[in-house]
Amino acid sequence: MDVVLSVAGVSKVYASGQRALEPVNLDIRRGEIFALLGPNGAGKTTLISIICGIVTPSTGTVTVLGHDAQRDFRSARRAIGLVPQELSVDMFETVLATVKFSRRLFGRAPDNAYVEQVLRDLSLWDKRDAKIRELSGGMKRRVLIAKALSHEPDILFLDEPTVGVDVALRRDMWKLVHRLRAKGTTIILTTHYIEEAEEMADRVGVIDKGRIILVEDKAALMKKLGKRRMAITLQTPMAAVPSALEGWSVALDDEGKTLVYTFDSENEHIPILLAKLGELGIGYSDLETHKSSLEDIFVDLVERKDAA
Ligand SMILES: Nc1ncnc2c1ncn2[C@@H]1O[C@H](COP(=O)(O)OP(=O)(O)OP(=O)(O)O)[C@@H](O)[C@H]1O
Repeated sequence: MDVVLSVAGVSKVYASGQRALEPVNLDIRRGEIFALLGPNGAGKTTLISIICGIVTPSTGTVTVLGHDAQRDFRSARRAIGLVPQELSVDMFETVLATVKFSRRLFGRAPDNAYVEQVLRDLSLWDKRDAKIRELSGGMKRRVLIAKALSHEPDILFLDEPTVGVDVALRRDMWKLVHRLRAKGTTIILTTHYIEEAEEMADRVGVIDKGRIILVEDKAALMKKLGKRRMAITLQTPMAAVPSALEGWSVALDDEGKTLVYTFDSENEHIPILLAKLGELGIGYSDLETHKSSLEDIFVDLVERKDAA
């Protein structure tokens, strides 16, 4: 496994006494899209800020492409592009100058062709001579992304990338993320939108109250924890589940009008259950299956942890 970023034993207690992160261990693989998923205040921004050298950890170390993020700050930081949540640009500067300046800050030689490509990819090329303050909110967000990419980072952090973003920008952003990944860029995004992680990520880390409670390949996570449910609308409501269906994970819902069958991702038992209903003379008028989303899994995980 080619690790580009390693977080080892990183914790944070702010000066106010607020514990934002319990010791976190996390390795990020080259070229993956990793989603750090967690509710408000879970510690996502704190973790990213520590990785980017903006916040000092209370304990632990961060290694970026072999560089210690504190001792060798400049080299580590050069490998990272950060798209922050909040606007951090000079409003009176033009788009082109902002992006070129950002590239220079990281000690990169000028490369007009590269900068042009980045601006074109973000549909900003036509706006290159506009001052930032003249742009719409969505366009300003695009400038932040262009700025983060200006120095050709190996790792791109997107902190809550789609908060307050319209559908068009969201779509452009995801296209760009996939293109960057195809070129070998590693992408880490934080989000509390589960659909975002479900749509985009190769791997998902769930963080809650400063603790990483799970890190898993998305597909494996959905397979392992995903549940499916089939709602069978009965022709005649039932008062109780027939004893012949004992051992089946079924329950009545909707005042006995619906029989709900819950099963794991495999579904080979459905025909057997339906045949059984036929044998018992239980008629039905509709069948509907539902697959749990990452959201269901997430809520389940956090609730389970809270209950423990
Ligand atoms: N500079 C700070 N000083 C003191 N406490 C802070 C500071 N920054 C964050 N915190 C606290 O640390 C905890 C984690 O905050 P953090 O911003 O990392 O969470 P988050 O997961 O990014 O949340 P959100 O989704 O709301 O951005 C919160 O309780 C927050 O109030």
